[in-house]
Amino acid sequence: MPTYHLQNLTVRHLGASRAAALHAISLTIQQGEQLAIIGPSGAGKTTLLATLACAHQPAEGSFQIFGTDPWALGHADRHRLRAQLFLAPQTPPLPPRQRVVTAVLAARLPQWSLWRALVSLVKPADPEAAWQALSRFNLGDKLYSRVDRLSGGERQRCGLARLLLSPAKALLVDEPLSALDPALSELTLSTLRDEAKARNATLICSLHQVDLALSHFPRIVALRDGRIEFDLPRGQVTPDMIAALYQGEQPGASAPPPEHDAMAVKLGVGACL
Ligand SMILES: Nc1ncnc2c1ncn2[C@@H]1O[C@H](COP(=O)(O)OP(=O)(O)OP(=O)(O)O)[C@@H](O)[C@H]1O
Repeated sequence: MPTYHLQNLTVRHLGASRAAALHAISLTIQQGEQLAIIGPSGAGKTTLLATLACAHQPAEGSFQIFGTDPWALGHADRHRLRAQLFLAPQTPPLPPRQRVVTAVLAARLPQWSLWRALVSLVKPADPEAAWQALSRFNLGDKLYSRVDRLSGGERQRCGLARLLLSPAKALLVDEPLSALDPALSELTLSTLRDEAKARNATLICSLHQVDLALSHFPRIVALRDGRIEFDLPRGQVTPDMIAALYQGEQPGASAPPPEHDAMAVKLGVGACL
């Protein structure tokens, strides 16, 4: 049974316009598959991941997770289904004054009794597990740091360490590399892929770095203007397809950071503003 089966799915955001952010999306994703979602800014990548995490109710079309329509379930059953899905947003919502160890262990809250969860707020229940998860993202030394003292990239990896501790069967990761340098980007994608493979979880990851999407993921789903432009094995994706996808945009690449002088000029311009 596939993890996801979507047919002609249309999703609208709440708001005055109610314009569709996703139009007639059809996708079947098997358990254990690893795929990247690419596309220009505003294409609908975040909306698709949030829909797959049951955060948006589709307006039209058919939607099944593990063979079940989540929106036909009652609230409690849908909540149980959501516990099998883990959405790692681009900016993880971590309580600012919390210590990293507590924030990471929060991934286990759905499995814990209320009493155990409360005790863990005072005395973390399994700091070793949190440390191991953080270490896989090169962040073990921040175990007892406060979340609001982390850099953007460290916060992002802290959110991903949470994912390692969740028991989810579908891992939905939104632009995990936006605050990371090239070496950490490689480490992060390899860690996510190894983890998904080890537990046969489905991994769906949105990326602006097209080169990393192609080098790490066997299947590429390209979105533009809320529609699927192509859905292909990476070997069939051509440079012309990528150029057409990002026509009028600058495709993301894991380019090295600018030279020191160029950076100084940019900082200078920023300071004037
Ligand atoms: N909360 C919201 N309310 C109304 N419209 C929204 C909302 N969030 C996103 N949109 C719109 O939905 C469309 C898809 O946005 P989405 O964030 O899914 O794109 P994206 O591909 O993830 O973009 P980016 O790469 O810039 O993160 C855009 O037109 C956006 O303006």
